[in-house]
Amino acid sequence: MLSVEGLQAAYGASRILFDVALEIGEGQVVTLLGRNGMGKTTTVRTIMGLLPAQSGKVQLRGRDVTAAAPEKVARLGVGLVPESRQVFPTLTVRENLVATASNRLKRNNPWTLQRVYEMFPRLRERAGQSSGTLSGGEQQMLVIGRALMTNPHLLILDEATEGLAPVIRREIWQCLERLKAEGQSILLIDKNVEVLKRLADHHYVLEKGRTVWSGTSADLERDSELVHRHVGI
Ligand SMILES: Nc1ncnc2c1ncn2[C@@H]1O[C@H](COP(=O)(O)OP(=O)(O)OP(=O)(O)O)[C@@H](O)[C@H]1O
Repeated sequence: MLSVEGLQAAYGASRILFDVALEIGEGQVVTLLGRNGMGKTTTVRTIMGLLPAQSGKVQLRGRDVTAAAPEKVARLGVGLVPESRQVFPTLTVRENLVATASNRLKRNNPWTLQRVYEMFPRLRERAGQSSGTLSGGEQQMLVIGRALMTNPHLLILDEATEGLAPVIRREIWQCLERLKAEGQSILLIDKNVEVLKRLADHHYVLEKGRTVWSGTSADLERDSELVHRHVGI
C-alpha cells in the first residue's frame, strides 16, 4: 500500500528527516511513534508532497509518488487528518462533508453522508450547524468524516485524539476499530501506546528523523523499556 525508504527532508537549511523507512500493507494499521519534535508530522507532510523529499522514495500502491504534488497524492488515495484539525467554519457539518466527497478510485461500498453519520451520530445531530460552533471533539470527528468522504486507500491521522475528552477519544478509537475491521489501511500518529498496541499491526519508532525501531505489538510489549526511552511513556 505505502512504502517509504531512506526518506530525507528539510525545512530550509535545517534537515529534519535523515532516514525514515516504513511499510504499510493492504488493510494494515501502522503507527509512527516518537517523542515531540522527532519528525513524525514532517514524515507525513513529506509523504503527502507538502514538503519535498530531498532523497529517498515514497511509493503508493506500487507507484512512485516521491515528487508528486499534494493534490496528486490525495487523488491517488491518501486521506490526511492533520494535526491542525481545520474545518470550514462557516459551512455546516453537512456542507463540510459533501465539499470534499469523491469516489475517483471507484471503491466498493463508497462512503456516503449516511455512513459517516452512522459512524459519528453526533454529526447527524449537528448536520445543519455551522462547523465553527462545534466542540473540539466534534470538529475532529468532522475532519475524519471529511477524509473518509474522499474514499481514501490510506487514511493518515496525525494526533487525532490529542487534547480531547476521554469520552470523545473512545469514540474515535471505536471508529478506527470499525475502519480496521472493514479493511481500511491506516497510518496513525498518537501517544496512547496501550490503545495502539491493541489496534495496530505494526509500529515504527522515530528518533531525530530516523526510523530506529520497528516491530509488532507483541514486540512492543516485550521491548517496553525501549518504548519508554524513545516515546517517553
Ligand atoms: N515549518 C517548520 N519550519 C522549521 N522547522 C520546523 C517546521 N515544522 C517543524 N519543524 C521542526 O521539525 C522538527 C520535527 O517536527 P515534527 O512536527 O515533525 O515532529 P513530531 O515528531 O511530529 O512532533 P510533535 O508531536 O511535536 O508534532 C522539530 O524540531 C520542529 O521544530
